[in-house]
Amino acid sequence: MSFSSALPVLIWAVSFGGLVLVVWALSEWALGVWKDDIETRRRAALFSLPRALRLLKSRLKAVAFVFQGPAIIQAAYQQSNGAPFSVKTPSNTIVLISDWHRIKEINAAPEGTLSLLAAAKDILQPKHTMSGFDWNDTRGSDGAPLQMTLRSRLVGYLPILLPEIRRDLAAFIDKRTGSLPRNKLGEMQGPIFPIILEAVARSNARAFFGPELSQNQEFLIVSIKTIEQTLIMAEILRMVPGFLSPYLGQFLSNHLNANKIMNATLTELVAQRFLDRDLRKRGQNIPEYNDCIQWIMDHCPKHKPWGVTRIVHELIAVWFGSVHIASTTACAAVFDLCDHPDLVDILRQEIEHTGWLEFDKSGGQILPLMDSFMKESARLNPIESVSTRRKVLRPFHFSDGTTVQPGDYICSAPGGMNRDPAVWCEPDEFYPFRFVSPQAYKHANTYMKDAPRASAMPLSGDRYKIPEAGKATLYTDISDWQQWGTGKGSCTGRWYASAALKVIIGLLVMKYDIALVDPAAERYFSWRTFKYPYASTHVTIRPNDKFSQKGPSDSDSP
Ligand code: HEM
Repeated sequence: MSFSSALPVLIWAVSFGGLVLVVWALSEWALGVWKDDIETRRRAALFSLPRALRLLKSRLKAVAFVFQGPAIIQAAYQQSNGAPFSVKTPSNTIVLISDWHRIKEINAAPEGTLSLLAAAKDILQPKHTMSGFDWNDTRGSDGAPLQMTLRSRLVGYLPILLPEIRRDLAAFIDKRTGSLPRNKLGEMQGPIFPIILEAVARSNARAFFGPELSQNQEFLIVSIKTIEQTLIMAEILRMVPGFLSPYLGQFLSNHLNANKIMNATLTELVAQRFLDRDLRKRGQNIPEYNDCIQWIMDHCPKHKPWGVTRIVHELIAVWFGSVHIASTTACAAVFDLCDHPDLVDILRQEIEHTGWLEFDKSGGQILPLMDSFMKESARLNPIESVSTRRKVLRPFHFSDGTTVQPGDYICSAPGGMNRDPAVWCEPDEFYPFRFVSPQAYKHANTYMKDAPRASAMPLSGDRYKIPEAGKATLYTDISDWQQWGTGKGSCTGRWYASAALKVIIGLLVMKYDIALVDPAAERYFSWRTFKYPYASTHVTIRPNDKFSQKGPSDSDSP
């Protein structure tokens, strides 16, 4: 069951929740009317009905947030004139800010006051959805092994990992597209999001758990299901009173059991790694592994080692966060390429000119045109309409006196910030090379001019200009946008994510011309703060003539 196919169940659950709220609000009013003497009842009827209706309206608005979160946030942002604003959700209030000064204040707050992990815990309900994982609201230095693994070891290993991932994904994409039905013209036609989702899952599985599991189709299917089922279970659990959660959680996880299977498979693997380590210490010739499991084990403090369960839980949590957001972000970028097919030719030229070998050597951090395009795509179309999400654990006061109460969330509003005309020139326009440095742009122009294909020389076109000087930044930069969150809580996987997305988009670009079957069709639906691509959006896929006639060359081969 995919998230979009589970939508009717969730809509039913939320509608049922809405109905409960209506009944509750009316009963509040009726009780107020009947509990006193006649005169008091008459007055109560007059005064409490509007109050009950107001309450009801505000509750219904909160329920509407589940289906229209991004639009509600955007509308409130537009009325806020840059000041903090709030939106109601069924369970709490989100206070949103959209200026860098307040973002710095959030970053400076202690974790015991504003907590990223507590917000994630609310959203994912890991105790019930992730085999009993009950992480602390404050991580402190205890999180260092994971931070070191993602920030340092994984990034350092990218030059070796990327060619391996690319070879695997090239074969995988061929196989998946090859099995799509053909239209009357003989072109392949089918949904693109599931292919991207599986590609991201394979890549992440290789990086996190090693080559064996990343090739294990059964494991991959169950691990993708884990994400969908976690979302569904967490949604349902958030709608019931806390005392019911353990029973309902137990019931749900018995029926939606992908997490249990993923957990069991990983537990076996990690336990084996511990045995291997012991054998290695005793002098046996067992090779070191190169994946996140191994690196976490290497970085665990001797005085407080992580056991098998902790490593498995932490990796499943990162799996959940990373596969989900990376695949939806990549899909949005592919939709943008469908809207701008001439851009595909430019990106091909860049990959051919640079060569995958150089790309690998740089750990996936080059291809400046592609980098800028991905950033512009995500700027205009952020998949998450909030960032820097923190749960308030103790009353928090901004320096201007704005106070946020425990239980509520503080977040930034990237959707509005990314289109602020005070910051961005022509903020609503798509300029794919907005973030390219003048040097890289000049260089690209030289080789584009030499390119044999006329269609590969449009950098001079208006669409491909740099609209404003001085805005050159990388996709992974956190200084000018909120894509990766803030400061000490910011995404530790962003260098890997940037490289892996370039590989996936690069392979699609080199191999195919992709077009939306119905460019006017709705592409996304929203759920709370998130936008999801419809899994059913169909594309037409034609092999890129040049690539297939010439065959892979040194520079463009996977
Ligand atoms: C396009 C893909 C991705 C996007 C847009 C993204 C975005 C984010 C955001 C917004 C946060 C929260 C930061 C904050 O609130 O300040 C975050 C946290 C995090 N991300 Fe990513 N992420 C992506 C991919 C990944 C990948 C592939 C990994 C792992 C390899 C990863 C690992 C993490 C971790 C571990 C955290 C928590 C950091 C902490 O607890 O300190 N992310 N990410």
